[in-house]
Amino acid sequence: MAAAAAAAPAGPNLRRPLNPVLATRPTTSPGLRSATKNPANALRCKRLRPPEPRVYANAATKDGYSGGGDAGAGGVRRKRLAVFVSGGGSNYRAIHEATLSGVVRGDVVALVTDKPGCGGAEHARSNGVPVVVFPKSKSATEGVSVSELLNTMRDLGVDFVLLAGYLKLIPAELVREYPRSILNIHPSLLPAFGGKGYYGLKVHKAAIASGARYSGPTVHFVDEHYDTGKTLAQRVVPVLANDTPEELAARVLHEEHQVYVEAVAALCDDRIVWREDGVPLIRNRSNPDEYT
Ligand SMILES: Nc1nc2c(c(=O)[nH]1)N[C@@H](CN(C=O)c1ccc(C(=O)N[C@@H](CCC(=O)O)C(=O)O)cc1)CN2
Ligand SMILES: NCC(=O)N[C@@H]1O[C@H](COP(=O)([O-])[O-])[C@@H](O)[C@H]1O
Repeated sequence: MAAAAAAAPAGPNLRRPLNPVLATRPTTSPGLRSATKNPANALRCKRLRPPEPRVYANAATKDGYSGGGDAGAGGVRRKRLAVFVSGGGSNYRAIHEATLSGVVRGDVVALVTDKPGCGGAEHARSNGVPVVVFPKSKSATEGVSVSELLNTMRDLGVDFVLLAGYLKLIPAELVREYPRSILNIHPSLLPAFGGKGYYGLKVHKAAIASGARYSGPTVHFVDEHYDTGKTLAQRVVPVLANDTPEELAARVLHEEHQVYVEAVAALCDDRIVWREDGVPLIRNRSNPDEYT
């Protein structure tokens, strides 16, 4: 980790000067320096990681940048994403579509699932995305171990891990391998209605039963425990008096697709900054003085 002088910069309209701590991957690109008003104010966290990943022709140009030699915004290298799903995969599909449209400057290079027959896995196969089964299930023969999963992700040069309806606990080995680089989307306003046992409709049933008037999705960084990582983004929706869990789920899911794509776009653009109290913020794409 390369530390830099951390004088609080002027500018961002916050109750106290923001002392951005830019957590990013090793890069030779000069562009990251342009991502902060004053590089002296950004502490770059460089992961100790294996050599730079091999770049595949379909994912980027030979130097790993998006577009024909165009390095993209501020010279940021195009990122390589592994998405973990267990079900239908609508969040995964929203992210995948955003990589194709250019909203997300990255490529999905692996789909990881504990349910090889799920909708997300089917979509990946039909779009040429390699599917990895993890963890091994007791019954089926297919599946990889934690170490095999890590080796596969290293070989693919995965930069970021995105959980999207994945229903198993991510092992501590993977969390340690990808510090500040794993996101999850949860269908409630964490810390409410999160943790072991809170997934799918169970979350919405609990929200309704509690009398909560609002709910909504949370995008958060992943640590060793369920839903306790740092919150990065949230959206709010009303809980209506006569809502069924299914109706609330649909309202929240609509917002999930938007807030997750925005968060992943920021991650790939290296626009996540860490406030000095450890809270991650998203720097606005068009106004670098604005954080949410
Ligand atoms: N290390 C982490 N792993 C995972 C996290 C996380 O924050 N840290 N998030 C979950 C996703 N999730 C909520 O957003 C979540 C998923 C599943 C469960 C749960 O209770 N699962 C059951 C098993 C369910 C099944 O196999 O069908 C259980 O563990 O008993 C809670 C929260 C993904 N991983
Ligand atoms: N606690 C984890 C959890 O409940 N995740 C939720 O599972 C659904 C997956 O939908 P998708 O497969 O259509 O993206 C989403 O609503 C996601 O928030």
